[in-house]
Amino acid sequence: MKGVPQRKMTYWNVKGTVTDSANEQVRVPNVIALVGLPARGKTYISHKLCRYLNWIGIKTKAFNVGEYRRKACNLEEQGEFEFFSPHNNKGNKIREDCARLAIEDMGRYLDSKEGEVAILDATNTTRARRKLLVDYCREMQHNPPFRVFFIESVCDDPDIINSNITEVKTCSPDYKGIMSEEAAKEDFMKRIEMYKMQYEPIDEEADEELSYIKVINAGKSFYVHNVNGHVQSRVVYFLMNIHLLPRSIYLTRHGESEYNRIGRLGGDAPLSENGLKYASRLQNYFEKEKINELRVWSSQKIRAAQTASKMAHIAQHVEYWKVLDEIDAGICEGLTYEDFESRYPKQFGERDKDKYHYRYPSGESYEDLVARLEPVIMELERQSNVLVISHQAVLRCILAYFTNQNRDDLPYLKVPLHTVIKLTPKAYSCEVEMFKFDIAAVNTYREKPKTDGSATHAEQ
Ligand SMILES: O=P(O)(O)OC[C@H]1O[C@@](CO)(OP(=O)(O)O)[C@@H](O)[C@@H]1O
Repeated sequence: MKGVPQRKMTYWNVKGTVTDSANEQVRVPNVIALVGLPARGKTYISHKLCRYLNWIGIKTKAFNVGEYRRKACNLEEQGEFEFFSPHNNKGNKIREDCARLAIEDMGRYLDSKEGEVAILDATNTTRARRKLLVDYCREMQHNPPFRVFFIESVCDDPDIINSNITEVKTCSPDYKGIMSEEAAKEDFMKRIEMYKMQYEPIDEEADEELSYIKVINAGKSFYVHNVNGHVQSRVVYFLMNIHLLPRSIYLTRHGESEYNRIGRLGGDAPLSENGLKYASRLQNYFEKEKINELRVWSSQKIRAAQTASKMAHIAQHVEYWKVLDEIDAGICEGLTYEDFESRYPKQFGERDKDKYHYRYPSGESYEDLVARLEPVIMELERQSNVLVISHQAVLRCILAYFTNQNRDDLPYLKVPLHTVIKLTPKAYSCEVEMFKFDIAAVNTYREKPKTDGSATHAEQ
C-alpha cells in the first residue's frame, strides 16, 4: 500500500496496556463518564475518584461540563431552569457545544499523554450524548483508542437528593449571589424536572456493549457490567467502598521517642518521658471528645503501641497493623541525618533531589509506602470514626490522600509530634484541624533543600 500512511498495529493484552508494532508497551487511556440527573452526586464521585487515582499514581484530570457552560453564559443569560428544557433550542445548542468542547479537551489531554485517565463530569443523560462520546473515543486518530467506562448514579432517595441540593447546589456558582437559597433550591428542583423529560438511563439490553457501573442510592446497591482492564476494576472496587456518612479521621504520630530525642531515623525505640506524657494526654483528649464507636489503629512499632495502649479502654477496638509501620530506611535505619549525609553523600543528595521516588538501599521509598498504604485508605473509606497512631512518613501519605497533595509536596507535609490532626470529609474537600498539645517535643522536620542543596532544620 505504497503512499498510504499506515496506522501502527496495536495488539491488546489483559493488563491494561497494548503493544504496538515497535513492541513498546503503551498504557491504554481511559475515559470515565458520569451519567445521571442533577443532584445525584456526580461531581462528588468525580472529585473523589480523581483524587484517589492520582494518589495511587494514575495521572487523572476531571473535565466538568458545567464549568464550560458557565464560561459560555451566565445564569442571567440562561434565564434560569427553562434553559435546560429539551425544547429550548438555544439552551440545547450551548449545552451540546460545551459538551463537545470538554470532550475535545479531554481527547487532547489523553492524546498528548499528559495523563492516563480523563473524567467527564456531566449529566450524559441521553443515549445520543453517550454515543457521541463513545464514537469520539473509538476514532482512529487516537492511538491507542480510549476505553470508556460509565458511572451512572441513580438515586430516588429524597433525603440524599435534598441534602445534596442544600449542601452543594444552593452555593454553586450558578446561584451564589444571584438568588436566595430558597429560590435556588426551587429553581434547581425545576431544573431536575427538565432533565427527567429527556433522561434515558443506561439499559441492560440496549447498552449491552457498554462498560458501566450503576451506583444505586449512594452505594446501597450496584450493577456492574463489562468491566474492561485494570483502571476500570480499580474504579469499581473504590466506588464499592466509599460512603457518605459524616465522620472524622484522626491522625497522630506516637509520642516523642528516645530515638527522636537524639535525631535517629527509624528503629524501634520506646517513648521518652515527654512521649509518655503525650500518650496520657491523648487519652484525656479522646475521653473528653466522646467520639462515637471510635476505632484505633496503631503501627506495631513500640513507640506507637505504647501510645495506643492508653486508648484501650476508650476505643471500641485497638488494632495493631504492621502496614502502618514507619518507612523502612534500609541501611540508614538508626542513623541521624548528619550520619546519613557523611556516610552516604551520594545517596543523601539523591533523596534531596527526588524524595518521593528515592528508595533507601534495602528499604522503601515514599512511592512504595503509598502502594503499601492503599489497603489502609480503602479501609478508612469504609469506616466511621478512626484514630490512626503512626509515623511521620506514613501519616504524610495518608494526609496527602485526604487533602489532595501532589507527589512533590507529599514528603514535606508537616506532621509534627504531639499534635492531633482531625480530618472531616466534606462534599468536595476535606476540613483539616490541627490540635497541638502543650508538651515539649523535638522537631524531626527536615526542610526541602534550597536549589543550592542546603537544608535547614526548622523550629517546630
Ligand atoms: O522522610 P523523612 O522526612 O526523613 O521522615 C521520616 C522519618 O521520620 C521519623 C523521625 O525522624 O519518623 P517517626 O519518629 O514518626 O517514626 C523517622 O523514623 C523516619 O525515618
